[in-house]
Amino acid sequence: MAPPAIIAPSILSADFGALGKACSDTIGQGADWLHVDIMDGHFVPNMTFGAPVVTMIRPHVDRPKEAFGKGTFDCHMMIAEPKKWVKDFKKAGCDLYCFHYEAAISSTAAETPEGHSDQETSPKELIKYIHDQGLRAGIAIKPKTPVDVLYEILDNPNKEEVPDMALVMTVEPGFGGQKFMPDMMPKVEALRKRYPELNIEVDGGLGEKTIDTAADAGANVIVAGSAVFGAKDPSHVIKLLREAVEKRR
Ligand SMILES: O=C(CO)[C@@H](O)[C@H](O)COP(=O)(O)O
Repeated sequence: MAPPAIIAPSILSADFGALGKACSDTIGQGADWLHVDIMDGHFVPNMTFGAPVVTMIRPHVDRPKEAFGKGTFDCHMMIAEPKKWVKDFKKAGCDLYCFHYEAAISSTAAETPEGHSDQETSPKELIKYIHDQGLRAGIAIKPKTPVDVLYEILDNPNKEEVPDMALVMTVEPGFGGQKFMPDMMPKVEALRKRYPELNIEVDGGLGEKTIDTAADAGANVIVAGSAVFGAKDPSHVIKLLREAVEKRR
């Protein structure tokens, strides 16, 4: 059976002037996780914030009592140097560190004949490094990246090098409020078929009109920014997203 529904509002659409309160309110309205979008202006054409802001908002939400429990800070690292920030985000209160496959392979490509610098690492090495810091690891793919790049990573018999979650982007990363890309659903379907128990996250354009498509494909971790933070009744939207996923389990 597919894993349970997890609803993770993206705080990118929250009021940044009152972020701590927005985080605690959203958890109170029924969210499981908070999806924390970290953008560096290099990997994506937009910037948000770094570890100091995560440190400030963490006390507004109780730490999860178990892995993937309520209050998980799901940090989506849209950054060019994913290894560099693992320790800072661990210290700030991140629970799940989700890096982009594309960022990890471009740092591997920069490998020199002298060997790896501290920032050069393959996806599997980075996953192990994240696990070694006591964090859960996620791996994300952009819309143009084929899903089969994940198979070798997910099929690895060494569990320390295997991610705890795969994120299939359903918009080009960088901005909230974009249109959901239904043509990403074959990636989700392929992952669900091959890995029935994997946490599969979808992110971008999710809401009342698109959730059925994502849930039918097999996604169980649902990120929604504008649909939740722009709603008159966020609790209702969170409930609706959860029910759509649960109905298909
Ligand atoms: O990572 C991103 C954008 O890069 C997302 O997390 C968005 O913030 C989701 O926003 P909506 O599409 O739900 O408004």
